Amino acid sequence: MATLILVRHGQSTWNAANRFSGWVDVPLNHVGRQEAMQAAKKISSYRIDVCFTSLLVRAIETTAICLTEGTGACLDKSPVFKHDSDDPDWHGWDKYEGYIEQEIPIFMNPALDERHYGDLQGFNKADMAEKVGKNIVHQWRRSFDTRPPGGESLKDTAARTIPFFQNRILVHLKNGDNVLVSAHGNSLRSILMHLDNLSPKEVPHLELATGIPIVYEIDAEANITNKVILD
Ligand SMILES: O=C(O)[C@H](O)COP(=O)(O)O
Repeated sequence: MATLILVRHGQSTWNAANRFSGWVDVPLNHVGRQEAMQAAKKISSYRIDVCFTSLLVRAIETTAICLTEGTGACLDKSPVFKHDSDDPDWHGWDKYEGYIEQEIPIFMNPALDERHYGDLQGFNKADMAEKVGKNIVHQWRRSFDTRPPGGESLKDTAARTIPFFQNRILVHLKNGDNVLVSAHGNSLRSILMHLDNLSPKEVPHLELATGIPIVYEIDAEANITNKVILD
């Protein structure tokens, strides 16, 4: 039995300003750091063995806060940040060769980055809805296969997150390791769509709040036996 915890990063400066972020590396704001601290408390009873995050600082910082601001199971271990590849045979310049008994490796991989929002990045979402219409903006933000101009659809995002989940994360879960994944609204929506078997018609209704952990219990055959949202 293993536990998978998914958490969307805390509120960023551009979440607060209602601007499309995508791959722009905006940081957490004060509210986001508080949300991450609350998430840390909510998951503090779980032993975390390994973490995965994106290359974006809002998710990296959320991971760090989740591991260091809790009260319990992780405090005797050092978090160790490592660049990562989704190739299981990768022998890069930064391969993790640490001591898992005393450390919690945090693998940072671009496969978990937010969906690229293309030409929309930086624009205010409400202004864009006024300009092109609410329905179009909703399609860009929530449909499965519509690409925002110059950017990725959720389907495109899933094409990198799901192989990464299967190749890099699932092996740990099958091994009985508890895994924390801190990532983004849409990179996590694509993973939840896969885990919860949501159809392209259902996924537009899936919304993820910032800083709220979603906990899956997973058996040795990788079947989900329980899911709880710690809101
Ligand atoms: O990239 C962004 O702007 C946010 O992380 C997610 O935005 P969305 O809710 O508009 O998809």
